[in-house]
Amino acid sequence: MAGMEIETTTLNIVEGLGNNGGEDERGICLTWKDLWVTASSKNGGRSKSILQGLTGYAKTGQLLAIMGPSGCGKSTLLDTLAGRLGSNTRQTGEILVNGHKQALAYGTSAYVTQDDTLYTTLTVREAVYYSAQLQLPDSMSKQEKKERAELTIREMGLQDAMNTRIGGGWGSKGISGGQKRRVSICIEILTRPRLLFLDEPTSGLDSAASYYVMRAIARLGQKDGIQRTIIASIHQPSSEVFQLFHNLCLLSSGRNVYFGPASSASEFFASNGFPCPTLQNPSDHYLKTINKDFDQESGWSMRMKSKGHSGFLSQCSVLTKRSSVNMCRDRGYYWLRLFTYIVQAISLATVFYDIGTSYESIQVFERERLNGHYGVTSFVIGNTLSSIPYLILVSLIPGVIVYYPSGLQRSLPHFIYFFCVLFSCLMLVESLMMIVASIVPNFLMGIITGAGIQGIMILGGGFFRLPHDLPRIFWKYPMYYLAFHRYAYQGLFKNEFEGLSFPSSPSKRISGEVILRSKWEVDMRYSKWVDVGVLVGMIVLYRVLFLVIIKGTEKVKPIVASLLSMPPKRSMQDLWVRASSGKSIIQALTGYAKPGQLLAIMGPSGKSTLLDALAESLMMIVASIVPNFLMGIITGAGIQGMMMLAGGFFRLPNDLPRIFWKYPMYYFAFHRYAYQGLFKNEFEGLRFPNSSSSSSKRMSFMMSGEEILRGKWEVEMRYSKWVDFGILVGMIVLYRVIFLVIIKGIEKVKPLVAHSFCFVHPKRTMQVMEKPNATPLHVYLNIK
Ligand SMILES: Nc1ncnc2c1ncn2[C@@H]1O[C@H](COP(=O)(O)OP(=O)(O)OP(=O)(O)O)[C@@H](O)[C@H]1O
Repeated sequence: MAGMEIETTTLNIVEGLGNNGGEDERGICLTWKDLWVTASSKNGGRSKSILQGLTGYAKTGQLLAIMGPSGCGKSTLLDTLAGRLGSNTRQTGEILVNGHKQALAYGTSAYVTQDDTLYTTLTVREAVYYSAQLQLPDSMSKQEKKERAELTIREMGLQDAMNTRIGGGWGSKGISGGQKRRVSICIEILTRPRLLFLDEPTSGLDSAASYYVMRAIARLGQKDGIQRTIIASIHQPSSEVFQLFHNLCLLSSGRNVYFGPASSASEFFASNGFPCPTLQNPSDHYLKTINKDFDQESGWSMRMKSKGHSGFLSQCSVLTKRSSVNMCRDRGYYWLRLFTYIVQAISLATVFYDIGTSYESIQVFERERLNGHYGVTSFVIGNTLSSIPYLILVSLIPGVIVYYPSGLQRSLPHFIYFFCVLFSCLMLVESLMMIVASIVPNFLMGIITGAGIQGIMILGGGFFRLPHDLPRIFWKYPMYYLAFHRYAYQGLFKNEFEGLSFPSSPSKRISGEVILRSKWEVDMRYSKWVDVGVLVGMIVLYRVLFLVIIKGTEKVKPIVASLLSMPPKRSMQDLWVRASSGKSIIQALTGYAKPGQLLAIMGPSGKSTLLDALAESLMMIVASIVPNFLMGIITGAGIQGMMMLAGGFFRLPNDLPRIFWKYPMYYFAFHRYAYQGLFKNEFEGLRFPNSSSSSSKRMSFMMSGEEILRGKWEVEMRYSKWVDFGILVGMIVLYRVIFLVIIKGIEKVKPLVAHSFCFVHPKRTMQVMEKPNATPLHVYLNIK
């Protein structure tokens, strides 16, 4: 039925709301008139009208449902009425609260978003109770707040789940989706708001759960002598849910198709020649009638998918192309990495001046693979080929930046070797992360596991402890041989030292090879090209391992499931639930960021060490600025990397270049205070033999720990280790205050930016008129 026309129709569907706009002492009546919302396009092109001349009302104690096909503007209407429009949009028209132009006072309205940003580790009771403590005024006693929390939980029918953890985090099931929606609603209605906005409260729920959630919402309209006005956008309600609506606002392409009592919609459609067939869900009929998205298709007859697959080679080619497009367009995939590597390369090049890794693709892959779209082998080949150009770029540009200024061997063959090692290492890190991603259940765990494995490999690579000093069990055998870092270090050392000689005393010179063998314990039995060869072999091995794991998991899963006589897990993609990560904590915080609640994050971090707390505070600041989780981690790691370089450990404080690195970075980097505090803690009060003296004189050449700290490590000894500790604590406070200021700043600046945006009102393409001196709603429709 899509694509039909509804003739120009006059709707006179308004119940008289009186001149005061329906003022009600006990509740809120919201009316809106000729509401237009336009969004500016990013590249300065024409702005797009999302809502076009909407007029309507929401009455006290009633439930208004906003319905319409996907993308018709339901959420935008809800956001407009709630005053939450994004900064690139502009609205015109009138919104009246009880007949007056006024802003909604704090606590009068609440907005339940589509996402349930809840702390998964808390029980339902805890989540609601903590929120009650945060939101309810101090004039209420703790007991009253607790009672309010419990009452609200009961109101939403959650009494049986009160002591169940919300769950849904790392492998814990917790309460159902419908119950989560109700917990989110509970949290928002604790303050007893008289106006409640709900954006698709039933999204993702089955019809029974949708009914119970909507029934609980509808009952809130008149409960405990409070009259609430409820406005909810909803996708596809069942007939039972539809019967709960008092009024219906039916939108199509941002325009009102119908506004009025839900019970009269059927008559309206029938009178326009589209009667609802008996036994059909009315909302299905309305949506089908007004949906224009599928006009092009000949009467819903979509062509069936062909049963055969595309061939292996075309799969590889398509996957390579698609992966390349994705990598190119996703700012966080390689471009941000390239940027941070460039920053780090510049940092390394300046600090050491002249001193002589994809996860999302795996998630998409898991879904498509389980749907049988293509083979694992083609995915691995496609991914490998498409990543090569980007990794070349990511290793080449930062490579050049760091290589030449730091005064390494300047010949081109040496640089090419340096680049080969860098490229292989990036490829290996990416391959390792793919293996990790195929095993661990979510993104955050993946990053932590991947970083942990790499940390162990770095320690076992023979750089931090020389190969002969590594403990034999585990670290030497097998880690030293498994860690790709070993081959990278040794190859690079050979590249740099081989063929050169260095002065060992005024009269003697010593060859680079001897230094490598005796000082760095480098394996000199094979050439540096063998090291690169091993790295390349490892890349192939890692990718094959990934392939085997995915294929193995596919085979083993059903066997294990049948052995355990359980139905097989639905899919790996189910495991890829949104990580209950630092970032989502920030979202939860900003999700219901009210002034009192924001202060809550100032409390103790719950982490055991001071440095964790500092790193966490830093990540909170980063998370409040950058737009997504991956970018957050990369940016945070980049900033920390720079701080570590400037902390006086990798280069001694007096050797740091004065501009930027010494002033101000050395003073800003919390790592400096951590290093120095720990050094003082270890060395102060002890005496050490001076190793340069002969054994007979050793006693007379004892050095104090303080002397070593001052002379060798250039540690600032004018104040105690406790001052270092105090500075670290002060920095935690400072970081958290900065986070607070940023969040508050963003809240304040956003609406200002939105209002001062200069828009041109788009040409009105539709005839929207108001009858003079008539009741508030007369909508003339002309939908083509
Ligand atoms: N800030 C914005 N800038 C640009 N376009 C926007 C903006 N907000 C919404 N839109 C566009 O306006 C249209 C309506 O979006 P909206 O989210 O309101 O639809 P919806 O009916 O809620 O859709 P769904 O049911 O699929 O969630 C969409 O085409 C969307 O892309």
